[in-house]
Amino acid sequence: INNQTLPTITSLNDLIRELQKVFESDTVNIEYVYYLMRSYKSNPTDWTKFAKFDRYRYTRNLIDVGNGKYNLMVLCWGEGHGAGIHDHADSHCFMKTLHGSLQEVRYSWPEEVGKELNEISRNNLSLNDVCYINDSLGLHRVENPSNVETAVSLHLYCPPYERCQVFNQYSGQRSICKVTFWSMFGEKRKREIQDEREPE
Ligand SMILES: O=C(O)CCSS
Ligand SMILES: [Fe+2]
Repeated sequence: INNQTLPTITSLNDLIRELQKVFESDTVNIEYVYYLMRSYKSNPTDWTKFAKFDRYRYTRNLIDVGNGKYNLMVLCWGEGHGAGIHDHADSHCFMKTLHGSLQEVRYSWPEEVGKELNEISRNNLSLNDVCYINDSLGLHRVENPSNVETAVSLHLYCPPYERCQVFNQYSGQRSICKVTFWSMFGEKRKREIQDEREPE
């Protein structure tokens, strides 16, 4: 990417506009998407309207579907909330901290059934940090390590997916998990009565 054409991202709407442009073409430059996610500086005025918290677990709040090419969402983590070990359904995953901080622990894929997953790395995502993962890099779990502060993060999944696999750290056992949204486009969704299990 030659830097004279780099746009300056000054708001979440700018970021969404640039992402929609990038994803118009069939091949996506992951480096460039990473640059865009990095260059957005979190401004609560942009995302507070999407930031809905639940007392018991982190929430997923959809903000843009990139005409089918990606899902962009705001995740809200109460104190100590976390997403259990999961994969990313062969999609790209970008994650950016908008408030507070998150801890990510990466694991390699289970080699054999019944064996504990091996931890690969551990890192903290502080304000405006961006982390990228895809299945070839391994699995991860993400949590809000603070028990006094909430955390908010921006996630981009391309292509979008409805299900992923969740893993038991000690047995390597995996199961399919449907991911759902707490709210969409700022509107709280009527809670369907169904067993919604998400990576927790
Ligand atoms: O999408 C999810 O619920 C997992 C958040 S960590 S990428
Ligand atoms: Fe993830």
